[in-house]
Parts: sequence; C-alpha cells; structure tokens
Amino acid sequence: MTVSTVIKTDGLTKRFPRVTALDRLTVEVQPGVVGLVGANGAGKSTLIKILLGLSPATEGTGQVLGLDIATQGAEIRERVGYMPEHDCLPPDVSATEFVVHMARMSGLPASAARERTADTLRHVGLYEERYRPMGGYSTGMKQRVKLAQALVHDPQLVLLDEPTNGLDPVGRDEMLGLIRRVHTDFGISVLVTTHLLGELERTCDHLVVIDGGKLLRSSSTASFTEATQLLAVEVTDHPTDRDFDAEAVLRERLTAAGLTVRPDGSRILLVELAGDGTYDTVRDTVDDLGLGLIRLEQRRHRVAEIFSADPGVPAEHQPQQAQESHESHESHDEQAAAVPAGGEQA
Ligand SMILES: Nc1ncnc2c1ncn2[C@@H]1O[C@H](COP(=O)(O)OP(=O)(O)OP(=O)(O)O)[C@@H](O)[C@H]1O
Repeated sequence: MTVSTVIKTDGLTKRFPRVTALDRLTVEVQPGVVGLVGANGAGKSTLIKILLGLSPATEGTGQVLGLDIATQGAEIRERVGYMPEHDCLPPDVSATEFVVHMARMSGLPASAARERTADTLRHVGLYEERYRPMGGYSTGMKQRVKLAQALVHDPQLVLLDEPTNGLDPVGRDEMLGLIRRVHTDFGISVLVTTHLLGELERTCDHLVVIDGGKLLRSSSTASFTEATQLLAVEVTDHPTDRDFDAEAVLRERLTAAGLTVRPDGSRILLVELAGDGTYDTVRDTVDDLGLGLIRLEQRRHRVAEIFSADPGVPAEHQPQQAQESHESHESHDEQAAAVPAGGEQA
C-alpha cells in the first residue's frame, strides 16, 4: 500500500445467511473521485458499511486512510464523511440544526460547529431554506443536506451512497458538479456509488466495477472509455431530392470504396477505420453525393460494455444505461456516444 492509498481491501468477504454480498474483494483506491459501479444488489452499500467499521467482514482485511477497518472504526469515522443512500433526515428540524448536531457529534466545539455548518450549507447551495424544517424540502435539497453533514467535520474522504437518487437530470448534474468540487476545491477524496453509468464516466477519475460482490475491473475512467476503431458518420438529407435515401446510398458507395460499414439506428453509419485515409474517403464520398456532414467522429467505449462483454453477468445485473440516456438532457453528441461499439443501443 502506498502512503497515499485511501482504501485497500484484501479478500474482503461478507456472507449473509442467504447471500454472499462481497466475495473475496481485493482492491486499492488512490486519492481522487472514484466511482463504485454495480447494479442493484452488487454489494456497494455493504462495502461502504464495512469500510466505515459499522459492519464486520466475514473474512478478509481492509484499511481506510491506513486505519484497520476491524479495529479502528471510530478513528476511521472521525476522518471520513458518509452520505447514506436512504432518507434519514428528521422532518421537524431545520438543516442548520441537523448539520450543527452532526458537527457536534463529530467532536467540533459549539462555535466551530455553527461556523462550519453555515459554510458547508452555503457550499452545497442551501441558503434561506436552511432555517426551515426539512420535512418540507425537495429531494434535491435533502440530498444537499445529506452531503453537507458528510462534509461538515472536514473529512479526508467521503463515501457517498447513490447521491443522485431521486433527482431529475438538472438536479443530477448539479449534484455531480458539487461532488467534483468537493475534490477540486477542498482536496477531499470521494468514493461515490451509483448504478447510472453515464454519471460516473463524466465525474470520476477512476472506476471500481463490482458484480455479485466480486471485482470485475478497477482502472482509470479514461481506460474504460478509450477510442474504438469505428467512425460514426451522420449526413444531412439530400438538398433537393426528397426520395433520396442518403444513408443507403452512402453505405453502398463506402462499401464499394472498400470500407466496412453497418448502420447504427436509422441515421448513423458505423465505418471501420482502415488507416488515416478513411476520413478522407468518407468526406469525399459525402461531398460527391451532394450531402452535408453532420457528424464524423471516432466512437468511444462505454463503461456499460464491461457488463455486456462478460457472459457471467446476467441481464438483471446490468446497471442502468438506457433509462439514464432517455431521462438525461445530454447533448446530441453525448447521446450518440451512449451507443456501444457493438452497435446496439445499451
Ligand atoms: N443486512 C442484510 N441481511 C441480509 N442480506 C443483506 C443485508 N444487506 C444486504 N444484503 C444483501 O446483500 C446483497 C448486496 O446488497 P447491497 O445493499 O450491498 O447492494 P448494493 O450494490 O448497495 O445495491 P443497492 O443499490 O440496491 O443498495 C443483496 O443481495 C442484499 O439483498
């Protein structure tokens, strides 16, 4: 373990009477924003509770910030913030009262607790509302309070369990921005869980993917989303001929030029890259046909592919990609990037 390692587990196992929630999980997490990816029931919440020393492992060992999860739970919780998945806020108290209380529980003196609470609530974007009872808060406001209480004691690491749950696309984007800033503005490391993959691709430096309690892969986000050998091509309709099937004719011409082409949905063609000349061939063919180019871009891999590529992962274990794409207000280009290299919509 290097000095800067924030989380390290070795053979971590958690067995419940009817299910093995974690199965010999060995993983190391460095500082930064790290996504813990897995479908519902993959073992994410169980791992977080074990890392906090709140639930004992059945087998295996682990350290958080160099502290032993089996014997130093209290020290870990002093240095780590935790945002639980479920609604845990008392409805009759205000955000200020609640976060001050949590700060006092973490050992801050009264005046420091009040000061830190005001700063932290401002940081997460709660202003006048912070004096109102939380029972009347929207889901987005409640998620912000939960984040604030995780940050109020100035931890070195925060564990955020599904922080975007229940939020609409705008709320999700705001929360993801906040999470990113927790690291960039304050240098706090973040381990964030979600079953929405696109979110993590945009927010995290590194991803740990688990399924059925087992580690599928742990690597940088960039290595999950590296470029494929496919060009996505989208063209305009013919300017004058309404009956001209632009995609079909273009496909025919590109194939005749020696390229391998297949359709991807109704408007996009996927062209296999065969050297640098492929770009020129596509551009010239589109131009010859009197069409305009809307898109000519190299496809990137998606995190979702690790699940579809692993035959051991049944369909019900697949994290949500499609639902997210439909709900999200990503730009047209990002939507396109949501289509895996295999050609089918995830
Ligand atoms: N206290 C418990 N007793 C028995 N089984 C449990 C307990 N807690 C979790 N499990 C089981 O362990 C497995 C992993 O659950 P866990 O909550 O860690 O998954 P998760 O990845 O966090 O999913 P979710 O996003 O749905 O919370 C599931 O099959 C779950 O039913």
